[in-house]
Amino acid sequence: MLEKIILDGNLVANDIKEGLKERVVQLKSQGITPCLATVLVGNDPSSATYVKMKGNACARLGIDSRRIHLPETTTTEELIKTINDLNDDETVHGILLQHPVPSQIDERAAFEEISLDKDVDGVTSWGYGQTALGFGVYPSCTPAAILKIMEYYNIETKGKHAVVVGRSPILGKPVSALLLNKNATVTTCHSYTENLPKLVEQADIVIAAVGKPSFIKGDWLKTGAIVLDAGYNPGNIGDVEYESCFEKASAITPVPGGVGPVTISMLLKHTVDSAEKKLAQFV
Ligand SMILES: Nc1nc2c(c(=O)[nH]1)N[C@@H](CN(C=O)c1ccc(C(=O)N[C@@H](CCC(=O)O)C(=O)O)cc1)CN2
Repeated sequence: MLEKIILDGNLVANDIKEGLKERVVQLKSQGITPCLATVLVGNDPSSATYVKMKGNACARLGIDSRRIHLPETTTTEELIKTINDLNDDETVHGILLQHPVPSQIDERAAFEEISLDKDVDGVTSWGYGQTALGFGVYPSCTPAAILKIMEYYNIETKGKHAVVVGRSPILGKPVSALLLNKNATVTTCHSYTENLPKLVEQADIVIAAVGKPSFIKGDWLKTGAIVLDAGYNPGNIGDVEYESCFEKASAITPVPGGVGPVTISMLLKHTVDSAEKKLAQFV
């Protein structure tokens, strides 16, 4: 029988957080407490949960978090003003604007206002461009999490065919770029892609980033494929049909307990990285 590995995101997330503890202590001993500002706009319950999870994760590591909750009726201008205030605040090292925002807001315009040095969530076009070119800035956290899981489990990317299903600005596009930089051959699929199952069937590595529950089926997969599910649909349902994909895959992330927890750990890591860069400016 084919050996199966369940790629345990909690294990990877804890490993990252363990590595951050001493760095936070060191920063604090030098007078800097890393601080993440989270901006939540409106009343989406899932977004509120994710922001709360991020704040709690910060607290457990001794990282400060400043939680800003703006009303559902917030305008683009008001949101941009909030972001600019956080850009100017010397005590804030990272800014996270929770996606999605209410429809009257130009989300892209708001993301673009985040200073590059505080873009720990990798949402600006500068951050994306630098990630794509392989420079050392903060990639978006879910793409970074996917790469981190592969690194933790020694999954080879060089020369492998990775099929990314989805092309969103903070997930499908940057994860495609990161995999390309790791010498994978990358096919990025989207809603106009023809014969998606046939493309997925060619993949050594499948990245599910489509935002549709249980969308990718086991009978699309090549036997032994590695599957990373970045879906976070209501009810904690991933983008892959877990049971049928588990049967065909050699390694797979579950939902919950896969990519999600690592996403949050990468956000903490980027915030600590940013605080350390800030400290380095003074010494
Ligand atoms: N600005 C951003 N917005 C959004 C991002 C992002 O990276 N930046 N990602 C997603 C949602 N997300 C973080 O914001 C996120 C979703 C799910 C999880 C997670 O750990 N889920 C758990 C289960 C959660 C539960 O028990 O309720 C899991 O998979 O085990 C983390 C982060 C959209 N917006």
